[in-house]
Amino acid sequence: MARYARVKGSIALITLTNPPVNALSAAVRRGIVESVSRALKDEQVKAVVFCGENEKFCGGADIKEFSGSMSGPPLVPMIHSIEAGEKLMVAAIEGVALGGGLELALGCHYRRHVSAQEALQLGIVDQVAEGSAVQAAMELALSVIGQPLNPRRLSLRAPVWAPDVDGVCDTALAQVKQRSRGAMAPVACVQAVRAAAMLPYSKGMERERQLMDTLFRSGQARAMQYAFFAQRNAGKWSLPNGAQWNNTRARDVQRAGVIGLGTMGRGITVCLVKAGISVVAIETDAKQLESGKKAVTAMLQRDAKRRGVSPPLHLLTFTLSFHQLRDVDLVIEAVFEDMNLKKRVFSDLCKVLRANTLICTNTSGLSVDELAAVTDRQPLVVGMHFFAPAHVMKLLEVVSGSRSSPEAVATAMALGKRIEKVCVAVGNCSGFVGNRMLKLYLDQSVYMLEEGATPEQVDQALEEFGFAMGIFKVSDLSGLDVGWRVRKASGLIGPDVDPVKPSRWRLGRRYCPLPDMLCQQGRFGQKTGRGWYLYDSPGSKEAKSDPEIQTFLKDYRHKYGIIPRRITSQEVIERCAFSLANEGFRILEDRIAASPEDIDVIYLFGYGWPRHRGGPMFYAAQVGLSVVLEKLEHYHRVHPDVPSLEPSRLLRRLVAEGSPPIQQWKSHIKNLRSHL
Ligand SMILES: CC/C=C\CC(=O)SCCNC(=O)CCNC(=O)[C@H](O)C(C)(C)COP(=O)(O)OP(=O)(O)OC[C@H]1O[C@@H](n2cnc3c(N)ncnc32)[C@H](O)[C@@H]1OP(=O)(O)O
Repeated sequence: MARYARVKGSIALITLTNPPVNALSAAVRRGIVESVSRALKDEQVKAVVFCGENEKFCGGADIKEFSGSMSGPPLVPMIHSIEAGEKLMVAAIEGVALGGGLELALGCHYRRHVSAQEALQLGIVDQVAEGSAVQAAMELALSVIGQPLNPRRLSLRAPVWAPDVDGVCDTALAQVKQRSRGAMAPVACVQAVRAAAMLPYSKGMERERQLMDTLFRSGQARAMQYAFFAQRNAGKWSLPNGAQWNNTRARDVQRAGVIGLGTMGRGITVCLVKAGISVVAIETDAKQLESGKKAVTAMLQRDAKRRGVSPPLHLLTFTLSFHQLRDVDLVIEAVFEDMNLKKRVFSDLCKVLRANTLICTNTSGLSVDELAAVTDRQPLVVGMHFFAPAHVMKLLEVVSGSRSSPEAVATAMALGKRIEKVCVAVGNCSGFVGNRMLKLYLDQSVYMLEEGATPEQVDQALEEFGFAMGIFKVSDLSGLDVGWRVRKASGLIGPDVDPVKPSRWRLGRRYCPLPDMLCQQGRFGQKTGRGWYLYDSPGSKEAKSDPEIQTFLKDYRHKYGIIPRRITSQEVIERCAFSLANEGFRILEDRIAASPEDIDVIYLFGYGWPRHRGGPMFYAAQVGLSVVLEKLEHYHRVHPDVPSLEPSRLLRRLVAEGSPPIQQWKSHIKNLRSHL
């Protein structure tokens, strides 16, 4: 809706009213059209000022309406009629002016904004004002009433022709294609800018309309809209006992402890301190403490310099003594991923912490329940699975153990939000959601190497699909030794394994020893300069094909009598993406995740899944559940020794029930025990 009021005698004030961001819904557009018409007819009105309720100008088109058939006055003709209006139009911009909201502002003859110096420099706004934007806009309107409007109409301005515009657009096009592989929108944006710069206004608008139509009808648009709301819904967590985000109070966290100043502990410390939380950072060894202190200080100094503020170093205490933790509200343990070590730390913590201090563990997959069991406060223990580097990666899995209290979950979720993470509440199981699924994706990738593919082929298929990096490049980046240690700890690698011809069958299923064999050669990835790829030196980032790996794979296949075959990009995507989704369905059955949207958010923010593909669960829905089922059945027939390829019960059930839309999957999961 839009509210109409006449103020200061000659000004019509049109207020967009669609909280929380005054998005341009059909009702708002209708309200604007009616109000503008009223203002144009009213002889007393000399100027129109547009503003948004609650000091938010406009968040753009109402994305909720995109999934249905659009009704109400269309946006662009509405803006054209404002721009062509015979009365002065001024936009009072506060808070946000995005997408269609910015277009509305640009359709006005004058604009103001409360904070964007940059917009002023770009010529998008005419003046930046302190205080009330509406008041300032009205004063501006009164001061320019009577001046000619044509010079203010953007549609009458000649294109800004620059001799190298084609070259600039070509460069930009190449950059966006490289950066957002396979995504249509960034390419269309550059094409629209090219049209705006080179064509007369009406032709440029027509080109933009064509591009917009194509985007609007695309599956990528559906995926992005889905991802937008999935991200916002992830914070609205709920537990089976009825506790949820809006009925459970989080505790206030002013002081936190971080145990362990390795890569993860350093990143976590930086996140906390940047959010204004005092941190007591603990190490057991003086040398480690010193190097952790240096690293954290340098990270904070770099960040502060970039933002032009002073680094909040006064919030930090570095110490070897657990006793300094006695006053903290919450501790995040971030020691090495070793159950016995973590248990020891947890027991030690209980000796010094106040009885009501929360203990969080940063683990990528160890049992939160097992850790909680060694403490004197099981309800106050939760998992906080950060992703490396912790100060950069947006995702945080908050792991609710079987005894975790709603208050503890609420506190971890609120803390995650405060440090600007995208938080998803998950249940406790090995690998939680993200890494439990990742394991099967990794398995498929290495099986394909055994069968005839190369790391380059698999990575190329994944990168063409939209991943910023293929799985083998990511593995080299993370360090191959990490998984090796986990496999050793889980008993998959032991003294009974033949070092010359290691078995391809372990714990009752197919096993690929290739990653272990690489590690035995000291190939740990980027850090050693050699992994699935070759690097110029240890630590360098540019992955190059390694002829040694090709020979190694050839010899391996020969040794095991495997006849290599051609593996297509389609097979790579199907086996990787459908394995992920299949495990996602099992995770939903087990109620480790509350919804397919939560799983997709985890993959979007923690594992580089391309946003324009929505997430593995959305992708499965978009491909068609019956197609996914058929493909999994096929791959399972071909690989009966890979039980994870067997289609999950939930997938079968959903297909049998007519493949309902993804938003309805939750209601099809019944009578299953929840871990959340
Ligand atoms: C025909 C096409 C014509 C024109 C093109 C467009 O205009 S396309 C839309 C362009 N606009 C956007 O993409 C803006 C998207 N929104 C945002 O980036 C952020 O929401 C925003 C506005 C910067 C505010 O961020 P903040 O962190 O303050 O809040 P949050 O993101 O949690 O959003 C609050 C609630 O508002 C809902 N919401 C936001 N934007 C829209 C929108 N454009 N349409 C519909 N709903 C929107 C959001 O879902 C949140 O809802 P809640 O129920 O509270 O979870």
